[in-house]
Amino acid sequence: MFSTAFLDIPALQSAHGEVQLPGSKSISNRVLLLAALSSGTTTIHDLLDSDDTQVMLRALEQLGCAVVRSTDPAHLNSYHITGIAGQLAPALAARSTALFLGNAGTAMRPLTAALALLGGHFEMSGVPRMHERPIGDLVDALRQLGCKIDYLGNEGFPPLRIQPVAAAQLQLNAPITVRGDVSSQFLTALLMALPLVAKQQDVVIEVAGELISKPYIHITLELLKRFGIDIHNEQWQRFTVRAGSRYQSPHEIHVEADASSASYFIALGAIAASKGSKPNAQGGTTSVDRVVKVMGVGAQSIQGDIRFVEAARAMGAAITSGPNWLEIRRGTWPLQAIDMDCNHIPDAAMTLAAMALYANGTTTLRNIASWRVKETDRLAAMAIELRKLGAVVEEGADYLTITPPANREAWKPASIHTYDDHRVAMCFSLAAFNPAGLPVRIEDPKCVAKTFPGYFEAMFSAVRAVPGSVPVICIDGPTASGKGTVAAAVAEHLGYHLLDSGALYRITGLAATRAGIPIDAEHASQIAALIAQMDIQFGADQQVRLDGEDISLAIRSEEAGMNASLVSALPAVRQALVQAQHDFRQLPGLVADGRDMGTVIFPLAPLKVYLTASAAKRAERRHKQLIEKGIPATIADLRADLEARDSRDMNRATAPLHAAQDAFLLDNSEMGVDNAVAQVLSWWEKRQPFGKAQA
Ligand SMILES: Nc1ncnc2c1ncn2[C@@H]1O[C@H](COP(=O)(O)OP(=O)(O)OP(=O)(O)O)[C@@H](O)[C@H]1O
Ligand SMILES: Nc1ccn([C@H]2C[C@H](O)[C@@H](COP(=O)(O)O)O2)c(=O)n1
Repeated sequence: MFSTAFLDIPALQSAHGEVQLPGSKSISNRVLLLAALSSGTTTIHDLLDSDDTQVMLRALEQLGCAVVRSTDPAHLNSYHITGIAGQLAPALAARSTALFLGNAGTAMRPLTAALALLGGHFEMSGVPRMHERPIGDLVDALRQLGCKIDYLGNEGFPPLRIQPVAAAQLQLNAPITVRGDVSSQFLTALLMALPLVAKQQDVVIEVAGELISKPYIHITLELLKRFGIDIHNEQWQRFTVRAGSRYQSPHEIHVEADASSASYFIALGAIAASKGSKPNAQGGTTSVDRVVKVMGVGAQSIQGDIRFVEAARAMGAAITSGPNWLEIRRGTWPLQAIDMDCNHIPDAAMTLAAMALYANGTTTLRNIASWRVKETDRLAAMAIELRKLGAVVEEGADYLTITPPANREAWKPASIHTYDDHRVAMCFSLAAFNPAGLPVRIEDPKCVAKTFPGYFEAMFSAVRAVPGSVPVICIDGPTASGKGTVAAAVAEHLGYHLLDSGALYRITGLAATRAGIPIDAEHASQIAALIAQMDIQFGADQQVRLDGEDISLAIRSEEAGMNASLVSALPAVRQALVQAQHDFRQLPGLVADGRDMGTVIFPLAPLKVYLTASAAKRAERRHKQLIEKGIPATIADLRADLEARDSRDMNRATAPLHAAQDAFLLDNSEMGVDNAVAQVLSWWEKRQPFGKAQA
């Protein structure tokens, strides 16, 4: 997951590949609660691993459920939940329990109903935004039954206090009325909780107003059925929970992949996928069909948002599907503008707003008032952020019209504020396909953790950037100048990949020495041939493996540095390592440190820095570094070694160390690491178009 302050997505061109989606949030949290209320153990496979499911899991543990995560590396998203059989343990019922539910509406609403009927003392709270999300209609419905629920802050909103009521005092004879036109989660909450008290008699719920988001109720009813509870549905207006209802664990259940998450990849396929070509054996090219394949959910899904497929088709996407997969190709292009009632796909409809940026006219999305009470006011948020990109947007009380930027020049480079809303972040990543070739900045990218922590990684695995658009920051300089330290910090700040090119020469030197090959010009081709056979793996924290062996320490000795310097003077070796270095240039970007990053390997890099420090300072720093690792050394010896290394690296015939003409010089002799990093980041930021566009 990208936990950086922002993520810059370079201009993207095409998409092609297979994406495994995470489990559905709606199904995950419903199944968790139903398993918790059942007796016995339910094994849940493919549970979504996200913020919202984590808060639910924590809450269930607090309620006395046993929660065990599978330790099988192939099934880490399988959980064994042992339920409470519809009853709180007496000790728990007697004390007050505080539950923190983050911003998870799918936890707050159903738990409120279940806890109000289970008979304990609870305080339920969440993040500030959760305390702005209405819950009054659910509380009103529960109070009709006689439940004791108080508001601890604003009337109609969490936080809440729940107190126990004796079962005999619950008024179950008259139908309970709940509003259905604000959020279907209130009805879902009642449907999931009322079987707790529908023991001797039927309990009836009547819906006041037109029920929105019926597909979510469909999911609830389907899952209740899997847990042994059959509810009579009369025209989506009256629901009867039958007497004698009892939660029965299905023992094993699989969570479908998230249909709302699929919408971003369906859009990706519709916007980006196209015919491509690849070289053939005859020396010509063969045309290839570029498709995006989404695994884990198919057109027969029980999730309402699967109907996004119809909406995307209406806009021009070419989609085929199987039992648990969807395949998307670009169909009509530009996309077709639509005028659509989106009441049935409230979450996925946000993706249509992003697709509208690529349509041939004005798209109108209607009946989306529910957007206003989600993680943020999504109607306002989408309008503001779409305008930043150059779209013309009209924001109504319950609709949005979007007219794409008039032409290539009308697109603007935008820094997208994401309002701690995962869907805003994921939708706007699609703007990176803009015809102007502009990058898009997504602020606070970790907000996707709510439903899809690996979203950007999944996206980057399926897309191709506009050639040359994946940015590279080159940091070259003499030994021990701080290149590696600064490069790693800059990469971490930006969420970029890191290339320690010196390590490649160090590994080559070590491999040659171990193979008994002398490091000299005569044996250059033998060493170059060795490179082709080396299996190198870079891990976290500078870990390096050669043919499976951890050589992280072995390549950091001064001797290994000297051998690296010797081997790097051989042109055949340098040539043999070029492709390996180019391969590091991957989305979303790269920070590369070495001697010839800016001069030879990435000569067109948008930022080059030549980092240096006096020989005395460098020897001092290297000395400290070695002593800390327990490696004995003297400053005088180290200084002599590094000056010898500098001299060889600067004076060799091929790719000698020198500053690229267009490099910024940074002498950090009298500068701490933080200031050096800040300076590089400031140069980088000045190269970005975002601030200028919004100033
Ligand atoms: N500005 C600085 N102030 C103080 N110490 C620093 C500074 N920059 C780097 N260092 C320290 O100097 C040592 C050498 O830095 P680093 O390993 O990053 O250099 P390098 O240029 O990558 O070296 P090499 O070329 O040998 O790989 C490290 O211990 C690092 O923490
Ligand atoms: N791009 C590069 C990187 C490194 N080398 C050589 C020269 C160095 O002395 C040696 C070890 O590098 P270090 O790990 O100390 O950065 O590798 C090079 O020629 N070109």
